[in-house]
Amino acid sequence: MGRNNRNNWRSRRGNKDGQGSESKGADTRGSAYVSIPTENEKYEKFYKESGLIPEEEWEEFWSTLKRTLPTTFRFTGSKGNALNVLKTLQEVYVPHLSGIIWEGQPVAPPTPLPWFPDNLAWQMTAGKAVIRRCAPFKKFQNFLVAETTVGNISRQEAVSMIPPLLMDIEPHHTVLDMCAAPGSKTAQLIEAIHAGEEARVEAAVAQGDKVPEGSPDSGGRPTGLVIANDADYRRSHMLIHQTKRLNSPNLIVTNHDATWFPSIRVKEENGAVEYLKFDRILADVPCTGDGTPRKNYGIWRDWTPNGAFNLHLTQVRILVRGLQMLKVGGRIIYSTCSMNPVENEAVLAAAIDRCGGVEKVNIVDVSDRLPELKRRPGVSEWRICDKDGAWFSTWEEVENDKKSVERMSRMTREMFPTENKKPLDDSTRIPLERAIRVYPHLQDTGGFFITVLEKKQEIRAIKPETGGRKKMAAMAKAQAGKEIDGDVASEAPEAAEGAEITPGETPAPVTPAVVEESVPSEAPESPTKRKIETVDAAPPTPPAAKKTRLEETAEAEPKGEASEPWASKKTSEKTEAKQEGAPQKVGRKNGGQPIEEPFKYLSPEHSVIKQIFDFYSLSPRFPRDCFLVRNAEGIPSRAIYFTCNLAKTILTMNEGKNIKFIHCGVKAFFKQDVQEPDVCPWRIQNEGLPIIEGWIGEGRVVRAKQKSTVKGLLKELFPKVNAEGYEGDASTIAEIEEQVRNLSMGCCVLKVEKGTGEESFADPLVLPLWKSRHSCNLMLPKDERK
Ligand SMILES: C[S@@+](CC[C@H](N)C(=O)[O-])C[C@H]1O[C@@H](n2cnc3c(N)ncnc32)[C@H](O)[C@@H]1O
Repeated sequence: MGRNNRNNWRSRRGNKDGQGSESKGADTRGSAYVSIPTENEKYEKFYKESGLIPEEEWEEFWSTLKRTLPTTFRFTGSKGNALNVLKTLQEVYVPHLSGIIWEGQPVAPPTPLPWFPDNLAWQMTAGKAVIRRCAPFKKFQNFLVAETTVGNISRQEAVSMIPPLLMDIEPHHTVLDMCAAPGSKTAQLIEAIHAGEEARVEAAVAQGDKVPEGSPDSGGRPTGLVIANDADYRRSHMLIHQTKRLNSPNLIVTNHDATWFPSIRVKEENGAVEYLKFDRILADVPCTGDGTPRKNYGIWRDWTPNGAFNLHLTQVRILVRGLQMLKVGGRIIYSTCSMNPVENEAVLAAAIDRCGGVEKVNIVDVSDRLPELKRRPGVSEWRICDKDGAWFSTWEEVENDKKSVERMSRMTREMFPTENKKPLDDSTRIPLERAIRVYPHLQDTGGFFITVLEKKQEIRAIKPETGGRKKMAAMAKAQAGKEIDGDVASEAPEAAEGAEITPGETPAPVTPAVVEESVPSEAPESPTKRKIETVDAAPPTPPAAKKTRLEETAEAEPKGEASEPWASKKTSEKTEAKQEGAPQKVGRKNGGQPIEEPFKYLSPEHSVIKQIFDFYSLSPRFPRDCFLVRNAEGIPSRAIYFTCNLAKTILTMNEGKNIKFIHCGVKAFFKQDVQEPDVCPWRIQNEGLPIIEGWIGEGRVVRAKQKSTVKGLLKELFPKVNAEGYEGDASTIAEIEEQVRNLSMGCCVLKVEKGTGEESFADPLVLPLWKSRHSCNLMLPKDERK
């Protein structure tokens, strides 16, 4: 999960002994694992004996795990341009790639994933050798690379696409992605926020400059926001990189441990603070990844049953913290790429129980959604296996076991099933069967687990945890004592119960004995100073405890060659160091981690904003107050970024509150060296162009119809426009030469109309152009030029 979305279209290792997939033609992927044997006795025994996979399906399940995953990719559904690229795939490439025989075997063309709406996601089973050496496939791969670079396509594992599809995100929603890096699902969340935007903006622009009466004018832009978070600093920068292609002003990236995700102020009136509650939350938590050996080969080498024990508690805490921050009526999606109930159903049951049961939070029945997706229901009954292969059905069995001391330091009571003892009509029963289990052999994917939870009522109190690893160790010690000295033993477990939050222990971040979810009237300044009773705000972060938890996570991560070091020990420690730190100071290093430049909004009256609005005749309907710069002085020296209004509220109200915002805003304007002092130096940045272009006055617009004009501008970097008697270049940009000649120097926008016929583009095109004294040129980065 999530390790698959590099812009890397090289296929994986393979030979030709792979089995067929659902698509027509032979599967030329082959077995993937050349250097790591696809064997792990414990893993095999665990899933064979777990009862999760019906006996008659075992062979298929097991052989599927040993085959390379198909390559899967998704079109950016919110972009009209991407839909045209999809059309090209369907109408040009698929016919071209059909019926190909390679070394005597038919090769399957790309096929749509049957369960993904509107044919927007596809899979390809052609192996590496075919893609490298078979010309039509090689050409297709180049097409995929180019379209991925410009944000029309994202490579993403099929099962990883499921959670966002079940979130029903609307453009006005506030959405939190708690464990977001490297960001494949975040990209889907952002796309959902921007769904339908192009049409809405077009309609708003057509209304003209007069600000419509009534509700606040958003100019058709979405009013919602995605906050994408990751605990690992390095990975959160991968997240920024991954989401940048979408150019969304409705995105904030933060860098926090999600179990302690800080509360975010959004309103402050008469001293009362209101904190942000989310409509939708994605908790795609760190997990053992034991559903991913088809791409994370290290699973074969490293998997042990202990991995799940190490992660369970972190997973519960992340989910509980998410539930706290959710609006009543809001939904949270819990997902893992593990098939182990300890990381899945046991986490759901524990979190729901801690929040007050199904009256407060329940699992939503989504059995009618994505009807083509083959799935299995969540389980209410499971056993737990320890590292020696011994199975336990209940906690009591662990307590009574000869080796219980060792076992109790790993397992906790809440890892065991509870709901299987309740009758089906018991109103307190948690319907775990509503969860979705995806097994690799069902549709040639990775293994995955997804659950949609809805918050029914405010959660007034969070139950204390029944067990943390440290606590279990204490109980185990006590148990050991019992064997030697009954008196000591009878006391010790009680002491452990009472030791819910003690220095050095790993406190449940949302685990004060009683936690009011109502918003405190006076929010404390810093998370480190907050009283724990005042939660919904971020609770304090005892350094020792925090380190332990993240280390647990790190230990449990697979360390195979294909795995990525999320929550690696070193980085997590650095992350903590910064989190614990004093208010941010520019240019310093804190714990080895660079400190982010602050986000400073420019006053709508700032001379630079005035200059920009005047020069481009920007519509009064375009917000003047949502431009920011990234320096402490708030001086527009190089780049000016645009954000949505809610992002502005959040960034300004939480400044200096120890919330680690590390990214927000789309680069809208960039300062250019100019030939004459009275030329406006602020050129429109390509990233910001789609947001601004509709609102630019005609005085800075150049209009064209012909493909040849764009080709000319791409071919010749600085075609002449003003040299008297110079004719050589006239033909290159003949269509626009006069318009450009009449423009004053500086940036303008080239709008190419769509049309029919050879000489036109099927879609309109908008590009930034710079008019110099004697020439003009397209201001496009290399990738986009291609
Ligand atoms: C399974 S990956 C997420 C994949 C991502 N949702 C995607 O689709 O690309 C889990 C992520 O959780 C992060 N993580 C681990 N422990 C965390 C914690 N306590 N809080 C927040 N993030 C955490 C890891 O750094 C990792 O990037």
